[in-house]
Amino acid sequence: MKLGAIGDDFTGSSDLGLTLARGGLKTVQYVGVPSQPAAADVEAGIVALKSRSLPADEAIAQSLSALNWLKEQGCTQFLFKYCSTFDSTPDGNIGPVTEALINALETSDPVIVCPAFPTTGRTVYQGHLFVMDRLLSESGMENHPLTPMTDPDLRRFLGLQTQSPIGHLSHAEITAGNARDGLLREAAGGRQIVVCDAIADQDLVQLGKAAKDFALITGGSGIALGLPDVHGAQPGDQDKWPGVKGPVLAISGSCSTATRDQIAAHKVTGGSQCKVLVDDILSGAVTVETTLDWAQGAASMPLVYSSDDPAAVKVAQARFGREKSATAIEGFFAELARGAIKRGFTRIISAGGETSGAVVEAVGAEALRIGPMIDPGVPAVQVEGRDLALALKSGNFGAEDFFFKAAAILEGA
Ligand SMILES: Nc1ncnc2c1ncn2[C@@H]1O[C@H](COP(=O)(O)OP(=O)(O)O)[C@@H](O)[C@H]1O
Ligand SMILES: O=C(O)[C@@H](O)C(=O)COP(=O)(O)O
Repeated sequence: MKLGAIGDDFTGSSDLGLTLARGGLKTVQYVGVPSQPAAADVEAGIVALKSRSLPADEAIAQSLSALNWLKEQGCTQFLFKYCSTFDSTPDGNIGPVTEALINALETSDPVIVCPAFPTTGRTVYQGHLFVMDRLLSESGMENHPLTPMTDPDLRRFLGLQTQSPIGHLSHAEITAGNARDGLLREAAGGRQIVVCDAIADQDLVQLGKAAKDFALITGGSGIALGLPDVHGAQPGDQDKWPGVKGPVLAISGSCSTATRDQIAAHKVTGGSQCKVLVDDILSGAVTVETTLDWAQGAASMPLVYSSDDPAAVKVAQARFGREKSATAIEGFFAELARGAIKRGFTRIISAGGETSGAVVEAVGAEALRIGPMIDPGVPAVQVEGRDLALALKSGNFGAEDFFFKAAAILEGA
């Protein structure tokens, strides 16, 4: 294995898997730290964790354990993948995990911090993160149920999470061909962790080249665009995707704007829907079994969702607590996915990073094979060795027709 990646969530890790696989690296996404060595032909391994919203010390412990396993597989370069909207809080976990990885690798190389993913509208300019034409803090991410993002200045926000000073590499330096020199200058000046501008794919490719022999890179999936080339791979055909036939169930715990639009579109195009409320889950008024009965009898593709607008989410959180609401919903969806598989569902579409993490852990997947792209950042994946296909969608990704399109691609269309 050449490249070892640590993903802080499952959707983000499959997003990264798509970028690496399309770049020609034989890539496998592992669910948690594997207990076995990787197969000999794997060139890029992604250890997907559900560490984004854990207390920082737990996120660090899991990330270091992933790092150790990847080192044992012979990796020479490591990538810490987080969200293109930099989902984190003033306490972490991007800063603390990055610092822990630097210490464990005993590296003094510059470390890129770059969440840019221009294909999906995430760009970094003058150290600030934009989503399309909005600053991060005005993009809807300021209302995220777990990691509300209210500061678009990555240097300032990351500075709250780290002990070390934060550097900056400007877009002007990248386009002038000075990315590597600029990174080395920042590190030599005591700013080893460097927020990098990037507004187009080409900038990300330049950053990948500039960091070709640096031990650690961090970023969104976009930062991996240049890495297959650095590691000697050629973009090529991915393995053929046969798809998995059989019943499909869609689940959504994502309250992001894009997901809520997709839910509306699913309804307009004839999808069957069942909304579950936090109160009903906690009181037992809604159960996994009755929901699955409904799904099996649904006239069209069934979608079970808790997704709601920011005002309704605030009401639920004020009543039950942020953590308790999230845990109740994630637990419900985890059981729903497990129960669905027992009842013969073979395709599961899950919207939301935390939600998908709960679903993937519940279905007992150990490794995921990366299939074709459904929408930018979202591949179809197949659970290794099983007739089970999944689509793990980041809340913010996907076109309006995502749910029906995903169902078709999962079955090989
Ligand atoms: N109606 C709701 N009220 C409160 N919290 C909710 C509600 N619906 C979902 N959540 C929680 O919000 C979080 C959404 O995060 P996530 O699944 O990562 O979606 P996204 O990818 O859009 O960020 C999850 O923890 C989920 O359980
Ligand atoms: O980089 C991204 O935006 C995604 O890969 C990702 O990490 C998404 O996270 P969720 O929105 O929590 O799914």
